[in-house]
Amino acid sequence: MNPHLEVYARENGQPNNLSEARNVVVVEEVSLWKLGGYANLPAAKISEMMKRQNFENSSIQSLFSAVNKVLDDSIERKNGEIPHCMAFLLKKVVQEIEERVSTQAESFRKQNNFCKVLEEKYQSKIKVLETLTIGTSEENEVVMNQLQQMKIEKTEIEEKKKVEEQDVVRLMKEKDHSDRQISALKQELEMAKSTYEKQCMQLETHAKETNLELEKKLMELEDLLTDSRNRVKELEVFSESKMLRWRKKELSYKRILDSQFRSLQELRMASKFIKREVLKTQRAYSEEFNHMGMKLKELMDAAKNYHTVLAENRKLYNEVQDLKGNIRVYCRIRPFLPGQNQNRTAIEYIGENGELDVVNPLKQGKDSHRLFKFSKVFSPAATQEEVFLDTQPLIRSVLDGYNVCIFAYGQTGSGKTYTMTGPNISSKEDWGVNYRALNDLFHLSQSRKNTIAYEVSVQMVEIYNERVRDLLSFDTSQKRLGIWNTSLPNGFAVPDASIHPVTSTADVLELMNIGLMNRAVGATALNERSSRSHSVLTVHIRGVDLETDAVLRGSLHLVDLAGSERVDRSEATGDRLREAQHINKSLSALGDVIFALAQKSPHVPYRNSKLTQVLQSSLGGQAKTLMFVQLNPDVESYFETISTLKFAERVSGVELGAARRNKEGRGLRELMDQVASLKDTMAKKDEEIGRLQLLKSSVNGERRNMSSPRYGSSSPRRHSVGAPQQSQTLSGGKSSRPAEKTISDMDNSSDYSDRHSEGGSQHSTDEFRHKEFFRQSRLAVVDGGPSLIENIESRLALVDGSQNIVEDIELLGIGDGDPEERLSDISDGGLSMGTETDGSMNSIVEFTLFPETAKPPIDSAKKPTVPAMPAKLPRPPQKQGQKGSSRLSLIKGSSKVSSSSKKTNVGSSSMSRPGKKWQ
Ligand SMILES: Nc1ncnc2c1ncn2[C@@H]1O[C@H](COP(=O)(O)OP(=O)(O)OP(=O)(O)O)[C@@H](O)[C@H]1O
Repeated sequence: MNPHLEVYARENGQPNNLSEARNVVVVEEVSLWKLGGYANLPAAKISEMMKRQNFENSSIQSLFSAVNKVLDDSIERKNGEIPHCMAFLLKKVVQEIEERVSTQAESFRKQNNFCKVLEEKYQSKIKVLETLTIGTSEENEVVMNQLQQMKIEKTEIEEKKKVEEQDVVRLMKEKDHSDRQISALKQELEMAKSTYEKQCMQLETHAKETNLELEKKLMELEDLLTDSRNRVKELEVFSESKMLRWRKKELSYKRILDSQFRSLQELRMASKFIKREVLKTQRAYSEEFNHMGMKLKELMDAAKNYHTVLAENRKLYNEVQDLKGNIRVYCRIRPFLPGQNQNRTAIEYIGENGELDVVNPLKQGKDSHRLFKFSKVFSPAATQEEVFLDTQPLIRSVLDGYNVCIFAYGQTGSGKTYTMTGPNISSKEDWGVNYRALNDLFHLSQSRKNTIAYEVSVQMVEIYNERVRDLLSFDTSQKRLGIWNTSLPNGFAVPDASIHPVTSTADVLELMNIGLMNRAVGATALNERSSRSHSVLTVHIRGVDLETDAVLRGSLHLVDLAGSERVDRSEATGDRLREAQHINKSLSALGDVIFALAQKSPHVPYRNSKLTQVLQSSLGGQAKTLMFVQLNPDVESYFETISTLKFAERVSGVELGAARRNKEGRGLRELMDQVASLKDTMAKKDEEIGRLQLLKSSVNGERRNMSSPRYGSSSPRRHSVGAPQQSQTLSGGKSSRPAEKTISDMDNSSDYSDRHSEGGSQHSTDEFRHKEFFRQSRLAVVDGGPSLIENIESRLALVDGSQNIVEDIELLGIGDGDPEERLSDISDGGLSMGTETDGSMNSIVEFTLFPETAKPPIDSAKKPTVPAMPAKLPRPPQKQGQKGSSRLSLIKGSSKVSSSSKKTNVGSSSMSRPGKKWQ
């Protein structure tokens, strides 16, 4: 709002409307003029007044008076001088007045015209009205209404005019507002301008600085360029010198190539020369070849002596083995198992030469250590192959006719089965001694087949709770598998379903695995798969020397003993406890036997357990024995370790006699054949005697000569055993108590058997007695008088060394039972088709081996006239000098005497030789 208007409004209260206020201001300004106040108005004020068009709303009268006033004023005060701007204002006012006058004149004219038109209109209307007045009064009313209407329209026009005035005021306000905006914009423009100038200044400064920097950089680049140029020059010089060098080299290579080309030509010439030489040499070679052929012929002649040399070699090899000792003890320490504390070991030191230092965890200082010495100690790192390599020579000597026994001893869980069998047969590396030994023997026998024809038979038994149980047996000559049974002619009982052809080593190993799986195992606190039985794998070898026809026999016992255990540690109860008791009992019996052997005791208690019976031949005879002592390295097993090592020490102290080779000469074999046919004849005679005796007893109605039921037997084969009491009675005619006599005989026989197995110093005297006994027994055998005996004796005299022959005959079972075959006897006795023995010794075979424990026959009533007798004859009471008379008395006896005597020997030999089945 115009400030004047505002002031006016403030001082005089609110005006009715703006136009009124504006008029007031204009009047005020005009009145200022009248007062002469405008004479001194500044030009700005005047131009503002002109701009504002303040005259528009002033009345013409007031404008005139204002003009007059100004003029009067200027005339009075300034001598008629009017400032230029005032004059301009006055001019403007005059123009305004003129315009208004003309406008008013115009509007007057228009109004006049309008009025004239209206007048005419009204005149016409009046006329109409007059005419109408003449008409009805109603028409008058219409006219009156129209008049009224016109008045209203007039009022409306006036109101419109007012509104327009208000619009003028509003437009003026808007104009003010626009002016203010224009000035604000101008200010902004000014500010923008100054900012722009400042920025221009800044940019200029920056541009100057950048310029300076660029100049500096340019300088630096110029320096670099100069450096590079210098370097390029240097490189050019260097490359030129190199070029020169390469050229020189090229020349020298050319020279070398030339010289090599020359050498090549020389070589070509040389090769031609060599070719000629080769042809010459070829000619010389063919001549030499012919010469060699002649030499080869000579060699072939010499090769005939090869067998002799080979035999000598084997002899020497075995002599070396003998020198090493026939009983060897190898100690093997198993590694810690997963979960065991590796830091707590009782093994302090393992020496290279078999020393072993064991430390007691409960003691301190020197006392805590204990040293042992064995043939060899294998550390936990030793592989199955390393262990076998040290065992192999011993095993191989079986093929040369030696008896070998290898057994593993140690507390439960110490690795016996690992060493003997191995943890996993599918991997060759894991194979234990058993598999490797069999494999080796088969391969070796194959490689020697051009010189020696071998037959191999394998038997596997286990001793479980003092019972001997067949696991498996097979024979390469029969090429089949079966269960060993002496009641059959070839020794095998072969149920149809179990016939397996044995064609290769692999078959054999597979079958062996079946046998091992049959073994009794159980879980104990110390071993998840603890072997609860002693397993004995026996390999019998029979080899015929193709050159000399000599027969070699060897046997190998591989024994995996059940683990010794402290029942409190293994936490065994029930069946396990019973097993443990049997195991411990048999192992302590083994200890007793070994101790007796070590002490060279006259009595060796082999009979205290099945185990020692089985191993009798290997421990006390002429076998080579190797014991693996297995140790568990942890501290908790210290006491078991010490007792195991002490046991091993005792074993290593045992001296066996020199190992003896089982070899039959050609002559000897013939003898054996004769003996075999003799046995058959004797068996027939036995049957005849039995029949006669039956007849006799039925005729006389008395049952004289009936045997004591204690010595009977139910086995037909075993019936062929002779009756010593009868033969004694008949020959000597002395005994009225045959049964008692028999018992005492059996006791003697038993003593003899024990002494015989002592070996060492006792051996020679026993041997002599044995020989005498054998001779006398043999005399009793012969049915037809001395002729056959003499025949045999005369043949014996022909064979080199009667002592050896006697031994050989013993081995064949004519005299004392073949110790190596007793294992078969034990396992066979009372067993058929895999059934078990009860260990009660009532089988005839056991009776044969251990006569003092013989029991009555199972069904004596059925066989009343066949008295049982011990297989081993009692040692004759006669002295050496009495030999002739004894012999004479036997020969001179009646035919019955001869028959019964013959029976005796037949029984003895037949029972002690089940191993003859491969002959
Ligand atoms: N040299 C070894 N290397 C690795 N592991 C071994 C070795 N010796 C034994 N073992 C492991 O120790 C554990 C017991 O071994 P093993 O069954 O052969 O003992 P054992 O003396 O035959 O026991 P038991 O008398 O109770 O039958 C098995 O798990 C076996 O694999």
